[in-house]
Amino acid sequence: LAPQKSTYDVIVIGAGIQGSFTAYHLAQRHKDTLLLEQFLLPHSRGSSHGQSRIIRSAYPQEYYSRMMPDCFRLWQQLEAETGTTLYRQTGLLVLGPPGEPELEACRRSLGVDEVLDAAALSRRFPGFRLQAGQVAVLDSTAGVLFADRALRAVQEVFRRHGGTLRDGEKVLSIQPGATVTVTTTAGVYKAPRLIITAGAWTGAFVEQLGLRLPLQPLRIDVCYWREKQPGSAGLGSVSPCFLTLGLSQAPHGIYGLPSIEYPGLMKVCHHHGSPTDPEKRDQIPSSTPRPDIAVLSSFISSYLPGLETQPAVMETCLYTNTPDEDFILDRHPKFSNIVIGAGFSGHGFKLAPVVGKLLCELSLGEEPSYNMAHFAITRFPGVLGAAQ
Ligand SMILES: Cc1cc2nc3c(=O)[nH]c(=O)nc-3n(C[C@H](O)[C@H](O)[C@H](O)COP(=O)(O)OP(=O)(O)OC[C@H]3O[C@@H](n4cnc5c(N)ncnc54)[C@H](O)[C@@H]3O)c2cc1C
Ligand SMILES: O=C(O)[C@@H]1CCCC=N1
Repeated sequence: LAPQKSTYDVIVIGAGIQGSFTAYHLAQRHKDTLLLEQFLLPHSRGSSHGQSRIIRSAYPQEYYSRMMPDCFRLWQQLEAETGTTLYRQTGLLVLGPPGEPELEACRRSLGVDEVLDAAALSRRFPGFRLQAGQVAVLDSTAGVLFADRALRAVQEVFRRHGGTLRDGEKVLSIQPGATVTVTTTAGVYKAPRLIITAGAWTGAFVEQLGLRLPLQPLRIDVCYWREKQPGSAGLGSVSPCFLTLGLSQAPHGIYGLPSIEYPGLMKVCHHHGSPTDPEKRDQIPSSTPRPDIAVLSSFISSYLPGLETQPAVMETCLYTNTPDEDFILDRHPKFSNIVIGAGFSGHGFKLAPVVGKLLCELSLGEEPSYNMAHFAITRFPGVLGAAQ
């Protein structure tokens, strides 16, 4: 037997959508890349599983909306490379009170938008109701990404470009240095560059590198609601995605996608959850109150009267939130050959092609394609509190 290869140009830890896109860009640039994943793939223990995610250009923060043309282009490129459909255009409605600062910023982020009042909205999209005085801003280029399929596709192209993906292999420790040594449950690997994209595990994981990142894993209820009249919210009818901004009954926001993955069931979720440890995600007593479900039921009876008000299916996912809900995309403050991508705060999937490109550029010591000020580790005080 040939001895197992142990030296690479770059090692990436975590094969969710962010680590997989990072590895894809590195392999396309002819870097000999090892992508390590603790679980056997595919798995549903992290943040990238499930069949659907929203992609939209409407963003309150212009530093994300500016990335969206590049994201759409790179998603299309991946579709072409794999001959797979990964995106379905459905449009997206941003619902809220007119004048609400984030809603107005979303309007500005769209070159061309359309604003519908309550009457115009229910004429155009009969499933939706607004409260008096509220509006809906239409982002017509938005839609749904087929998430599981996308993750498979990006990993397939990574491998096709010569990348090595080793799943079922958990990283146990990292030894920093000019050459970084990574010890897993199955081997020891070395590379001059390391990228950590370990999702909800990142906070605890980087403590061994003297970093205290303010990352909070949240357990998210992914809820599907039955259409009272089958077919009314599916792709066959005119049914867009939506998200809310500035509603007093749901300050964190609520979002929804048309019935795609399960016929007759529309996905409507609270953009919030309860703090958790990713290793204990499912260990919740059955008596635990579910405030998210109450918020969603009340929203559905007012805004989506064509849906039943108790969820028909519930699944689980994880967010990893930063205090400002902006990502962390940066080099380790002490070990510049270690790059960290984390804190995607429940909105990172659509942006993964650009996140991967930026992490690749940071790792190779290149000038990043976008302004990185909002993603710097040092925006949080005391991160090196436990520095070695
Ligand atoms: C319910 C829900 C809905 C969402 N909706 C949207 C949406 O509509 N639009 C959007 O853009 N975004 C959305 N998001 C956010 C998006 O899905 C996440 O931002 C994204 O999936 C994060 O990817 P990740 O690669 O950082 O994390 P993960 O997918 O969790 O990947 C991290 C990987 O690292 C691995 N790992 C951890 N530790 C180790 C170790 N020691 N050794 C080896 N491997 C390790 C983990 O097993 C995991 O596979 C949503 C998220 C959720 C949960
Ligand atoms: O990122 C997205 O588009 C979704 C919907 C709004 C809340 C979070 N995720």
